[in-house]
Amino acid sequence: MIDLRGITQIYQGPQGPVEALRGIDLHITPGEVFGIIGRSGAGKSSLVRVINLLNRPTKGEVFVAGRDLTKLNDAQLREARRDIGMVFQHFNLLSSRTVFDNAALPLELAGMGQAAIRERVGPLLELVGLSHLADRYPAQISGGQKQRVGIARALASRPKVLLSDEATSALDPETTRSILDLLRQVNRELGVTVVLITHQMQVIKQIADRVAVIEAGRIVEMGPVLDVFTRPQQAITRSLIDEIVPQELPASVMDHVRHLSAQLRSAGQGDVGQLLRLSYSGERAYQPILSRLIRDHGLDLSILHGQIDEIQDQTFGSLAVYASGDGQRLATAVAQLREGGVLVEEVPSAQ
Ligand SMILES: Nc1ncnc2c1ncn2[C@@H]1O[C@H](COP(=O)(O)OP(=O)(O)OP(=O)(O)O)[C@@H](O)[C@H]1O
Repeated sequence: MIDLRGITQIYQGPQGPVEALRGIDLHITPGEVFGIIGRSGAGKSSLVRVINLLNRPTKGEVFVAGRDLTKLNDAQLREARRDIGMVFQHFNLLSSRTVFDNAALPLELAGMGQAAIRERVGPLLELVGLSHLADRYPAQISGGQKQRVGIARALASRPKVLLSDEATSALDPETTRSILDLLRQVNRELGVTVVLITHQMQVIKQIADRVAVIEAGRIVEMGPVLDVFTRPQQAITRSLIDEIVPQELPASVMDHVRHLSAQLRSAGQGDVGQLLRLSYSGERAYQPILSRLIRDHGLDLSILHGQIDEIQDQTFGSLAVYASGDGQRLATAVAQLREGGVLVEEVPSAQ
């Protein structure tokens, strides 16, 4: 649906050129919800604005629904942009127009007649849950409701793609959840491909199928959300995920580990101890992995830290355990866990 090839974006800033995007290649398939995440200044807004050519890239090609937008003249581009709706962080509603008239604006601009507009906008307001507020003005509705108007307006021209530029950043967590649910519904019921940029992993976790992590104008990591959450490769990704799955164990846990290994040494029986972080997802989340370690390998286990969560309909969990026992049996147990698809990290603990 969207193909970005070799995109470079250079701005002429007051202190010289700023390279905001440095060779982005990205392929987004029809019907997916694709998240783009990064810290402030990473290039997210620049990237999303390239997709509808609000920003013309310095270099590269932008294919949307099979057409290279960079090759179109102004009239063709206006036409092609009807395939691409956009919602904004600050809603961008016209204060002098009602909810209905704001949603209808793109259709009026395209020259559609009043009767056809009513036929199109009525169901859209129904979809976003605002039929009862059609005659209100933006000043008379809440932030979440304003964003619903923004979504209705973006859908008015029946786009194939919906771009969401930090659409929930100005909203509280509960309203954020309801707006993301609405975007998911739009994606599923209308088949619209959704591209959302955000700085919050919580947003990615709730609705994205795949995610790209952007840093200093480059995509540094990309994949299905569950994979990226359970096996983050880059430091930036780990730090973004940290708000949901803490990447470092709390100091109190590490103190406890030192205490356990001191106990083991003073027992003097030749047993070894190892702090393990286990990450698992899907069906594996329900397997009795700990009782197997105890039963099959005769290990002692102390559970130190853990959480279980859900990404869309998939469960994933992470557990920190201190395993102790015979060194050879511990090594076999770790190998067996890995063979079973559990991600095992052997965490060094200062003695
Ligand atoms: N019009 C412009 N002129 C010059 N530099 C710009 C312009 N727009 C953006 N930049 C610079 O390009 C880089 C990327 O900016 P961009 O707005 O795309 O990042 P972002 O990830 O969306 O950040 P934020 O989350 O803070 O909005 C930044 O260094 C920014 O200062």
